[in-house]
Amino acid sequence: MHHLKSWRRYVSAALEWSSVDKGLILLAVIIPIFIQYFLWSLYVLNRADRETLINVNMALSFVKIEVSLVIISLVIIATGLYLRKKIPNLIFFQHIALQFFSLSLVLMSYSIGTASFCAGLVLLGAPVFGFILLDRKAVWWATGNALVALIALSYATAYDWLPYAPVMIPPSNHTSTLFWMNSFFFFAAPFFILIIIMADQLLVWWREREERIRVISRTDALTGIHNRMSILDFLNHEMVRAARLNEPLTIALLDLDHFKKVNDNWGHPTGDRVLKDAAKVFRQNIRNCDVLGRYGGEEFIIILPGADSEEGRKVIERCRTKLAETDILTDSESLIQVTASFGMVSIHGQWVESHQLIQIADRALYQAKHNGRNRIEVASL
Ligand SMILES: Nc1nc2c(ncn2[C@@H]2O[C@H](COP(=O)(O)OP(=O)(O)OP(=O)(O)O)[C@@H](O)[C@H]2O)c(=O)[nH]1
Repeated sequence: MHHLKSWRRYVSAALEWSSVDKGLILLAVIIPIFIQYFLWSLYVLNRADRETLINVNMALSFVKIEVSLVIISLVIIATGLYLRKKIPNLIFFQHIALQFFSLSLVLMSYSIGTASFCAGLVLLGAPVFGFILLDRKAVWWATGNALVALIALSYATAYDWLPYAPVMIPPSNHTSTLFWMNSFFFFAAPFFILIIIMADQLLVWWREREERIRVISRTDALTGIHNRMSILDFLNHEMVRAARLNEPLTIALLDLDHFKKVNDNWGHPTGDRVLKDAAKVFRQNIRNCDVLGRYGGEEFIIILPGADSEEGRKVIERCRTKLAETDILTDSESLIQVTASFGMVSIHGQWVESHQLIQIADRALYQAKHNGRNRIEVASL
């Protein structure tokens, strides 16, 4: 499992690679395919019945082509290794690597038949994979060119301008049919396995990343609780639910008292610690189904679904007293206490918009500040 995860991280890290490095991956993929074809040619050329399976002269020509393609790949790789230091984001290199990749695959497909299962697999698999990993424009160009080349070759063979599957002798008996079927599977298998595994791993990683981004976009970076957007979403959701089920709902808007002084006296890092510790105290003194969010700088919202005014007040009172009792360590190692003022409002059966409910709570909060701070004021609708 651990291996799989680190492998996945390695694969998906390729998404962040530079343009030249991505081009180099393509060459790293195509060279084993050439070698595979080369080994297959050696094998079949050494078979006693080779005359019944392949067109030997053509096969030898294609081996020469393969060797030339490997040499060209090595030249492109050398260029890539040079460019990756100088101009790592050169898209043009990806264009070259992709054109070479797709056109050499078309050539190899042609040798054993353009209308084959292998050609179809490559034509479908390679662009899908390419779009995830590589520059879109370069993939469109390479796919377009490969498609045009493949169609042109197919029609050229159909009109007898070129031989169809020049390396292949059409199977005429059981042995040759089996040989060609096995050969097709042999050519298709690595590509198929690579594409399936890479696509699966990339999608898993993608989903994980999406989930991480979703959580980050809804979390307040400092305190780790819901941020403003998330808490407002919750409030809307809970208000609709409370209205539908005819349940009570209580919210409290709270603001730390004289927080500016904390910053001024002890510094911003201590101010940040106070915010974090206050969030922790509130979190520990509400139920699991209650929601706490940071509404603004030193302003928080607590949503208590299902709680009426009396019950809500008990919970909020507990938050208030626990915060006031909490010792918070400053940067100069002394202990301080902070308090907060709360504006609370409950609904049960009435319908108001969420921003109106917040406004009502805010007025009560203002009242709490006005009446001496470190207290709760309850607003009525
Ligand atoms: N350390 C820190 N301070 C913040 C953060 N967000 C807002 N503040 C500070 O919070 C302070 C809020 O001050 P005021 O709105 O004047 O209120 P107060 O000093 O708490 O006074 P009252 O609300 O009237 O009790 C400002 O000094 C802001 O700079 C934060 O993320 N970290």
